[in-house]
Amino acid sequence: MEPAEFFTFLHTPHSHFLTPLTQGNIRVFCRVRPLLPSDHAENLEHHCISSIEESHSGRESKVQRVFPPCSSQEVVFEDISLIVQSALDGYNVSIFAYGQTGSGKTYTMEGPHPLQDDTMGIIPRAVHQMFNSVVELKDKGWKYTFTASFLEIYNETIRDLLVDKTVKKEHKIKRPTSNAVHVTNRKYLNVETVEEVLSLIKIAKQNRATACTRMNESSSRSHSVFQLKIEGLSKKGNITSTLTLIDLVGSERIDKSESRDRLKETKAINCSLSNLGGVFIALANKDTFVPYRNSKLTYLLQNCLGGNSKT
Ligand SMILES: Nc1ncnc2c1ncn2[C@@H]1O[C@H](COP(=O)(O)OP(=O)(O)OP(=O)(O)O)[C@@H](O)[C@H]1O
Repeated sequence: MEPAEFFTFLHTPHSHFLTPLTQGNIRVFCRVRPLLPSDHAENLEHHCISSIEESHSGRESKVQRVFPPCSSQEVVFEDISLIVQSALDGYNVSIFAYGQTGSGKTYTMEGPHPLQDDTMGIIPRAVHQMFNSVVELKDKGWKYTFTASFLEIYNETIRDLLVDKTVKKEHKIKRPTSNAVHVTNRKYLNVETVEEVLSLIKIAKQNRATACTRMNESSSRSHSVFQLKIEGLSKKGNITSTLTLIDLVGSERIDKSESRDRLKETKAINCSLSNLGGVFIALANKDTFVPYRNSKLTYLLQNCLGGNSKT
């Protein structure tokens, strides 16, 4: 048994749990978004990506590649397309977008709305690539089916983004067997075309919890988890895998002047991100115990990150 392959997209170089992640099956990329008018960057000379030697914290952050602000969505996707492809071979693949509020996670994962060919992000590109490959694999005797789901975890509560937000249903994570994670009342949809997936992204966007923050006018206040269950049948054998694309909630400093609800929200966000960091570190260190159950996100992804993943 080998651990699952997964990637972390990182937008800020000041991550505490980065360094150990650059070993093994975990790779980290850094994308720097362009400056926006709302950044009020009066003096552009003061904005640069500093190397380790110049970093005043002295903390080393190894990344596979840094994408500068001018990098297009296409260029960013090129580097991960091979990994996305390996999901069709039975590998569980997870891609995380991690970074400060407003650093461009949702832009990287989904792309600006309305979605367009040149600016669409990782989720639509990944699906596009998969559906194209399946046509070629059909000639080699493979038949694939894809089932999509889209969840969010807000304040440690799971919501189904494919169901109207006025519908209140309780979702619990269950593990009927060691290699199955089941979310009660989760909506699964068979998808066959890219257009179907695009419409799911649109529905999910409308249902996701957002708020206006200091750093982002429309800030996502939850983790969003898009999962594509892949089943391939052929005379040579069958494969089952999951492609998981996660747009993490933005990391933020606690501002004591915030309202009680917002403070509670920020604390839950920081706690959840720190638990995710704990899991990454345990996996990178190949610890015998990985604290998956410390948060809903890691419990939900247990089989995609380690455990019985076919990698
Ligand atoms: N590479 C980019 N090119 C152009 N605009 C970008 C880029 N990345 C992000 N932006 C813009 O920056 C703003 C913030 O981006 P986005 O909402 O994706 O950030 P986020 O990290 O998901 O924030 P949050 O954690 O608050 O949800 C948006 O207006 C988005 O369109």
